[in-house]
Amino acid sequence: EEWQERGAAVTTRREIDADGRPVVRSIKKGVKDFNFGQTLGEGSYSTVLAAQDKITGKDYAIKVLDKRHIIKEKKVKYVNIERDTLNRLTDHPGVVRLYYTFQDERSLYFVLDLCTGGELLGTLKRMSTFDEECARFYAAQILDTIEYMHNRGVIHRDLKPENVLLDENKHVKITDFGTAKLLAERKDQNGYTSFERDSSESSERASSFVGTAEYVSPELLTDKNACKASDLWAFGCIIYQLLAGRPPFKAGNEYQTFQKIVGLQYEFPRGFPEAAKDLVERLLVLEPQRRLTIEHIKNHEFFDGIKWGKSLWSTPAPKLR
Ligand SMILES: Nc1ncnc2c1ncn2[C@@H]1O[C@H](COP(=O)(O)OP(=O)(O)OP(=O)(O)O)[C@@H](O)[C@H]1O
Ligand SMILES: O=C(O)C[C@H](Cc1nc2cc(Cl)cc(Cl)c2[nH]1)c1ccc(Cl)cc1
Repeated sequence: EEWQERGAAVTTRREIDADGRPVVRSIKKGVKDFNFGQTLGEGSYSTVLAAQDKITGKDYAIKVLDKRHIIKEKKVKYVNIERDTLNRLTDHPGVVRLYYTFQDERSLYFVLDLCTGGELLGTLKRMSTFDEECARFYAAQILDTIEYMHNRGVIHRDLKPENVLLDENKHVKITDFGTAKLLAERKDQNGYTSFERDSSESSERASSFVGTAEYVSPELLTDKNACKASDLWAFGCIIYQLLAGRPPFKAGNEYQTFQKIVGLQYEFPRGFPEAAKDLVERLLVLEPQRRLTIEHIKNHEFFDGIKWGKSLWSTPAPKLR
């Protein structure tokens, strides 16, 4: 059977019944369909457990949230944004896939891809810095995934190495979409889907959300509005960090970090590769509209040798020395 028409809560499956007739069955999974295993990690409002589907034997990561805690901490909006965003991003290898959501009297459950390779941040810390080949490979997979998100009308708004998980092949799986901005979906008269113009053009009301200090873009600090180019600012910070071993803007406290960002106060360590330096300088630009676009980034000298598209996801990850 193939999975189709991924509804918000219910997944349907096509089967052939006893008399050989095709039938569509809807499936609502529940806690009882899984064997739960070890705890993979804890968030502020969540616990992530390894789990196995009792029938198919497939392994998943299940993110469990306590309802009372979610309501008390006023996070209901974020949980539903995470679900709606993941339901819009279902066919790209670089996004953690959401298979099911369900709830019981106490908890909410996200059934997700199991990423056994941990966080990119952890790998980077162990290696202190990546060599150029590794940095290029991981930056390329992250950029390919950002392009997919933006084409589906999603702005992540909190991209950082902690939110880049790795699967069993050490390939990128971007996660943590609870703070994403979902651009309104529109269908034209021929049924084609498009998304509202990027929020940097629309006079969207200021959002209260601000990402993680070291990666937040200047426009988010000055006029409170994130746009697609805000993800490319964070992308510039990530490339810098992969090669330098630390983010470009880091100070004693958040306020001082924000000062460095709006003042564009950062410098490159000695030996920072030239092509990467040129690319980072064209991404860490205060004016969002003047940052390189994804098309130009893909053609930048730093990515010479990268074959974009499907082959990017079938080539083995370079050895993390
Ligand atoms: N799909 C997954 N596979 C494997 N590990 C995961 C997966 N999703 C999350 N984790 C790990 O579980 C931990 C908790 O993740 P979760 O997304 O619930 O919270 P968080 O976003 O890390 O924390 P916070 O909510 O405070 O931002 C993290 O350390 C993360 O690396
Ligand atoms: O089944 C669905 O997909 C829809 C529900 C919607 C939903 N029901 C909720 C109940 C509570 Cl108490 C809190 C939140 Cl955030 C809630 N969100 C749901 C269930 C689980 C998850 Cl992880 C997200 C949304």
